[in-house]
Amino acid sequence: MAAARIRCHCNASFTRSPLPHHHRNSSTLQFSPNCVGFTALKWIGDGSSCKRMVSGPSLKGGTVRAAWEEKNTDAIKETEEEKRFTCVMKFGGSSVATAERMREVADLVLTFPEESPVIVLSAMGKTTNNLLLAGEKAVSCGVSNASEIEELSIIKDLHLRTVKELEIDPSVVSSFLEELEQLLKGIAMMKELTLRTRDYLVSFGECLSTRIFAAYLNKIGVKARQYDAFEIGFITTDDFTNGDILEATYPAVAKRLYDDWMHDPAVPVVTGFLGKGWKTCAVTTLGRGGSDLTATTIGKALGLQEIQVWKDVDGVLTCDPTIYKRATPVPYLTFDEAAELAYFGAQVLHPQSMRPAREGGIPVRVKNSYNPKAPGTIITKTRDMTKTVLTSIVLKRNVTMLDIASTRMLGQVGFLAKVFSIFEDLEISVDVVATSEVSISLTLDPSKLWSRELIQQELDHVVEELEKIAVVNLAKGRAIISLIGNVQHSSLILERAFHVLWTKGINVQMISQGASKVNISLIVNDAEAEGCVEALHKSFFESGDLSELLIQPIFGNGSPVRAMQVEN
Ligand SMILES: Nc1ncnc2c1ncn2[C@@H]1O[C@H](COP(=O)(O)OP(=O)(O)O)[C@@H](O)[C@H]1O
Ligand SMILES: N[C@@H](CC(=O)OP(=O)(O)O)C(=O)O
Repeated sequence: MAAARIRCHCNASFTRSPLPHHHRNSSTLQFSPNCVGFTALKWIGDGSSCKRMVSGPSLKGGTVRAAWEEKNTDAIKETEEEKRFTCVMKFGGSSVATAERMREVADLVLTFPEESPVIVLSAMGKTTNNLLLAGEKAVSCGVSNASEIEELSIIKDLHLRTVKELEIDPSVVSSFLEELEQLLKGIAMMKELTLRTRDYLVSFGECLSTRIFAAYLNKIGVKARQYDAFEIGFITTDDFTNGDILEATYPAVAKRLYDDWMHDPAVPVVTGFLGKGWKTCAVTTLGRGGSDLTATTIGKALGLQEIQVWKDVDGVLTCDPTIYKRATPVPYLTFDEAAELAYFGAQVLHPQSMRPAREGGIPVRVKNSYNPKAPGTIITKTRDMTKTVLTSIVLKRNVTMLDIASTRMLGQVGFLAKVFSIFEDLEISVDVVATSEVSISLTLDPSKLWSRELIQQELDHVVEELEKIAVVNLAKGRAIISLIGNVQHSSLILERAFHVLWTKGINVQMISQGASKVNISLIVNDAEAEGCVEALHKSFFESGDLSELLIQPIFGNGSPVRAMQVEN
């Protein structure tokens, strides 16, 4: 039994000892809190039958009895043949920013010999931003100046220096860099940068990073094969800059990766962020930070045991560390919490990336490539939320708020429908909504396109349309503070939050608890928002364990009592 490697669905599994440290013996396993089970990585046994250990029934005190899953050896061979890959490992731009970082990432991949990973990479460092800036400059700089665009030089220098330092053949990148320069000249000639061209332009970032990394793996003796996602079945809608993955992607990607492996096994190195429009057949992108979504899509397509996203932080934190540096890692999250957190502005995860993982029931682990020993965050379908009050505080800045009051009297039928159809027609998404009988307050998503703000023209148009049916008040410069946690304890969360904000003299302009069971959103002035996050963080995460304030049933007379009073 000692030979069986076990992947527990909790952070302790990252100790890669044959039996994780919290296992008491081979048949009864002591789990850390929140662990949701385990699966042995390998089948053991020979002859006609094989078995592997999986979670059995829960016992008292965080103990789970191990059960054996048994199969006929031939059946195992077939499934193992198909399941060549165990996990997907996605490395973001910060993880592969330089040659040195690429080396470290390769070492990191090699430290998990029991894994058979699919690698997904983002563009190196700030390459995507530089490509976008270069494209914008090309529009107005004139053809003869296109080669001199500063960001083009930065991109060329970075990639040529990287291949040199990794001692791989420069031809891996040179033809791409020439093509990039030609493209910028073309944009300069046309004096326009359409969304379609923009996507093609930024695709160079991931096409370059993956070619370099695959070449480096081959150089150090790890057989690897580079893939452009748009060539292996990543089919998206034709919404350039914001493509949605279509269902056809899953079987296509699985077939291509398995078929290639069967013919000639090699570690796949896939471009993150990119796809192919189903009608146009042109390169599309999945929205900023879209490589996370590439990784979870591959995880679901191949039915992998785990999806790992490697970042430059110790997992998902209690708030954005660039806003407040005393943020600490959140060890466990559910897909719902992670999705809400990402949607409401935590840059650490792509807003859509949890969907494939949730659908495939595949745990997502967020790890730090600069600090691999840190346990990181594990995101699963469910977790024990009984003691969870608040998990993380998220800030979305630069938000526009609209107060819309019907010009008709009470009870006008179809008012809300009319308001929302205007937003639908103008393709503007709404974040937070609060309604009364005759009025509605809402915030507009500031990141409609490429993280740029909604432009004034669009806002004027929205107001013009709404004023046909309502009195409209538009307020810019607002921020959404989202309190991600257990909404079942909303009274405790709100009591705390409002006490903190009241002490700071801040009035909340709108509040929404909404249908989500994990998010309460507060709208405040943008200028005050960072101070609010800091004060809320201090109160929720740095002044004792809030779960002690939860209403606890007292056994004896059976009546629930408050364990402690909330301090003022
Ligand atoms: N709640 C949060 N937890 C962790 N990081 C966060 C959070 N909110 C925002 N961030 C930011 O997200 C960054 C990591 O995401 P990202 O830049 O997309 O990484 P990568 O490019 O490596 O994929 C962090 O450096 C941090 O500044
Ligand atoms: N390179 C793309 C896609 C991506 O996912 O990047 P990162 O993993 O570095 O956030 C971007 O910058 O948006």
